Amino acid sequence: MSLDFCKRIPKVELHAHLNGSISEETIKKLAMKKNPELYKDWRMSVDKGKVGTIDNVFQIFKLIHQISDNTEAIYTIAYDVIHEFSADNVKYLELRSTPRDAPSMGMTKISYIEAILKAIEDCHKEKLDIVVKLLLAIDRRNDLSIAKETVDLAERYSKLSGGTVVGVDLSGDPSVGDARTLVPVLRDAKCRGLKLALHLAEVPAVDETEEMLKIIPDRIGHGTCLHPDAGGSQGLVDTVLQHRIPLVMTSSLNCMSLKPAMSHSRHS
Ligand SMILES: CNc1ncnc2c1ncn2[C@@H]1O[C@H](COP(=O)(O)O)[C@@H](O)[C@H]1O
Repeated sequence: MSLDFCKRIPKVELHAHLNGSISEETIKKLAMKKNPELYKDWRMSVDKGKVGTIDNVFQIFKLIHQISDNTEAIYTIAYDVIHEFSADNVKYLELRSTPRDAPSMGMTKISYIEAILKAIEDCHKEKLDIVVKLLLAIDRRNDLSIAKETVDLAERYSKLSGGTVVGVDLSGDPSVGDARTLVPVLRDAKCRGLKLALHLAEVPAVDETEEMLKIIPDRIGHGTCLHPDAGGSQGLVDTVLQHRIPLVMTSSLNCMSLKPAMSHSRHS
């Protein structure tokens, strides 16, 4: 299958973290405005990441978040990302992003979300041939009150945006925190009619994953370590099959995440 063929066929993109989908061009453009050293640091981290592990990925996000610490940058990123996916012939795109504030830059979680929604709306007005939806992400290191705030925002903006915001994502460095503490908030989100996309079993975490699967999420992010051969269990595989929960994965990252899978042993 040629790259050209892959580009030409119409596609759906269901696993696009906004700050994980930025092209080099956009990073360069934003870093040059803010601090050109950030671009060089990003370039070095990406080159290192090519031979690294999943841990490098989270180092890269820390750098990107320094560049995307203001509402204008968030708008630019969302606008560029949508155009780039559209140019790759993606017809349905689900963006997910963790609302952040940066008081010194005048950015609030609300202005963050509204910047993304404005970019989606502007692309729609340009008649770009792509449908874009948004999930608001909870970082697994967040406490219950932050997670609840995100769910409240998702519900509010689901209504205000006329259905552009479709649900809630749970993501973040899988070697940090315990997602089980967030179960009550995620269950509540589901009761409020929000869709749930949960990153699960990116590293072996049988007990945590068992508990999270009881929520019966609409989608699982990665799930690389569900299988017993990768540190999971047959029970986890059976539950996913029984409820027909789709796995939404990124092939290159999944290869990376299998490397530390054998060394991480949380919650076991
Ligand atoms: C490698 N697999 C992964 N596993 C878990 N979480 C991931 C991820 N890749 C990305 N993120 C989550 O997405 C954020 C960046 O985009 P936003 O700032 O939200 O737009 C990261 O900080 C992390 O929380």
